[in-house]
Amino acid sequence: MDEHDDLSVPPPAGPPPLLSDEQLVSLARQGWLCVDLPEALSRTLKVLFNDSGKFLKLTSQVKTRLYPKKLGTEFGYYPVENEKEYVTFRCHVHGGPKEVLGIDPLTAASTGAPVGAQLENNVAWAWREAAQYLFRILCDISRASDLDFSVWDNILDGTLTMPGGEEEMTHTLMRLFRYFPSTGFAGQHSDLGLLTLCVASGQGLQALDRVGSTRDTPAWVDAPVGPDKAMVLIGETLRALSSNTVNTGVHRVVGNPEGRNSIVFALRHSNRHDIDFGLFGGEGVMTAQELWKSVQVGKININSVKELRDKQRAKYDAERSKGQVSDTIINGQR
Ligand SMILES: O=C(O)CCC(=O)C(=O)O
Ligand SMILES: [Fe+2]
Repeated sequence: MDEHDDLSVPPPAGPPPLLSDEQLVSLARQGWLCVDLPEALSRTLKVLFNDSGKFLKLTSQVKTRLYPKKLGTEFGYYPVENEKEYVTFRCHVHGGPKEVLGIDPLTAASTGAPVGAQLENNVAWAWREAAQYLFRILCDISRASDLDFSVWDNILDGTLTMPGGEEEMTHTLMRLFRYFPSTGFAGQHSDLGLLTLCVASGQGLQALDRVGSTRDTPAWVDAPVGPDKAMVLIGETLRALSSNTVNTGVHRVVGNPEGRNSIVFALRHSNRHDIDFGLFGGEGVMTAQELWKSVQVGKININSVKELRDKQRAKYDAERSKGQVSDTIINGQR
């Protein structure tokens, strides 16, 4: 075999590296990373902030009629009195991707299409671009761990574009938030999925600095603001897949006197295939549903109304006093 044979070996398929080694180490250790977004994604998010602002200014009746609430907090328009309101997209509602996808967000704004269709078109665009961005980070992580990119194939099946309807839906979601001035907040938690991308119009999101915190004094780092910047957070599922070699990004939202809008894209594992931990250097196989249940154990849904959060907290407190739940897991979302 001569040298040329080596060069003829095709490079592994998959996207080119995105993060530097230093960024990757920081993401794995802290569980979060502040990033500058690519221009195309940032342009789409800018239009989506505008759409989201317009949508959220509609009356509650109209918002509920366009996107009725289902599955607790996991689908449609959900107001939390005195705190925030948000709409969660997990699939197309007003016409499938064939009818609305394919118009770039700036063009969509000039079509005069109904609010729902325009909003959904742009959510679908942002979904695809945000998913590609997070996929590149997952590929960086697998590259750094000497794993093949194909480990993500089944886990991401059906998650990288917004599904056409409820029958194709996975747990992956895009959420458009409005936090009310001063009183809008989210309690300390870590997210459930693989990776979350958080982009905001104003300050409020903070991540726990695991390096700078002491046991008694947590140190918080402010997430960047604007459509060209984001905070990427590691969720419980990625931590589980990594056999705890990466940390989750613990975060919270604190009140901002002006209020704030945010766009959150949570990339979560597909529900279409079993999860083989062996592919990730771990052991065992779980059904997608078993994995989903296991990452939720002991979690409080920080986005539900206060009464439900209090009820969940009381239930866990009671279980903990009976020794049924460990202290460490009572600290999170959903
Ligand atoms: O609004 C944000 O920036 C983050 C919200 C959040 O942490 C969540 O919904 O899980
Ligand atoms: Fe979160």
